[in-house]
Amino acid sequence: MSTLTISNVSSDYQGHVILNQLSLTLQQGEIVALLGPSGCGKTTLLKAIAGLQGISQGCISINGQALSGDSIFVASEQRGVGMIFQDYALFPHLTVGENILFGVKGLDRSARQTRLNEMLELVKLVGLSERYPHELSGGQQQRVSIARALAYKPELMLLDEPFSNIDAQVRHEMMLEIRSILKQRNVSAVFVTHSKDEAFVFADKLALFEQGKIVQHGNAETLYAKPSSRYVADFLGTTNYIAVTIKSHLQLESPLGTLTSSCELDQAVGATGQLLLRPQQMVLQADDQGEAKIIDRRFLGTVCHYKVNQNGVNLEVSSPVMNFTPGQRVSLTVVEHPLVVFSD
Ligand SMILES: Nc1ncnc2c1ncn2[C@@H]1O[C@H](COP(=O)(O)OP(=O)(O)OP(=O)(O)O)[C@@H](O)[C@H]1O
Repeated sequence: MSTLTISNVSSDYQGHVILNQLSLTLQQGEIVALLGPSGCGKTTLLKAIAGLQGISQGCISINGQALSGDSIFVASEQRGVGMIFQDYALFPHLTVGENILFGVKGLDRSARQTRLNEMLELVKLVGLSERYPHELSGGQQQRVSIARALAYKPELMLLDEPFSNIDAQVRHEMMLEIRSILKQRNVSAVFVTHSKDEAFVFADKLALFEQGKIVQHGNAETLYAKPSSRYVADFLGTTNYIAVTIKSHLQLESPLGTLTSSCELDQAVGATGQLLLRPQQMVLQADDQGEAKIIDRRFLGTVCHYKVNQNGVNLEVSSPVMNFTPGQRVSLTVVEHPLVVFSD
């Protein structure tokens, strides 16, 4: 059974539609990232799941129990949902231990202590339970907020941009750490972010939002390699598009010559469209007779990004070769892969 089922959910603020007939399911132990630009409705959906925002249509259930829907509204604290916010939202006047046990009810003194010890160990804060939040680093405070959210054993964890205030140096490590805690306890999670890089690291699946709707949902590889639209392709990384005409079920004609796909193309022979090429799907080689010319160069550490022109088409190409210079002639070849074409 899926942990979370969102069916056909709509929500609005004063008649202004924010979530528009949106559906999503989450399996037990799965982490999904709600990804999308600012204002597309990610936080609104998270609040609707948490019971902090009403819905005007559809149904939200956890483990088969309807929580928001037709004449049903289960209060936030009865949903079995843990939340971790961007700003940690710790109580400054309570110690680490008191913060962690804040939502834990119905346990006797010794069971509370056992739960606290278990949580401190899990988030690697043993020995710090008497400290106050202001005596901890940002990363440690975030771990307290995770321990607090996990302490009452939620069915589902909701995380709203929890890493945006964490230093870039420790962010990656922190994401892996929290991910492993969730996985260790088989807790399902919904994670809101506008960063594809965070979504790639933290989540099992991505749900990409566009104006209150999920436009594509699946694992990161599928969304990256087989985006359903240019919007999805652009959101997940640098893109180039070139005008093409389909020649056969595996070949197309382009300003870069005839290109062959390693998978059948969706379009009919004779159709026109835009071919998606990622920067790393092309290879550059020094060639005085080459048809392509280097226009610009950006050093990115392990690779260089070049702006290249061939037959009037500008392309962004990534290369491990660092020493091409603007004005230099090169040959450009497209690495064989399943070509993605968006119909005109
Ligand atoms: N309390 C509110 N009253 C009215 N409109 C609101 C309210 N909260 C959010 N909105 C509007 O709802 C839309 C979606 O907001 P939401 O916070 O869900 O977006 P988001 O995708 O999480 O954005 P961000 O990444 O910037 O947090 C926005 O247009 C926002 O202005």
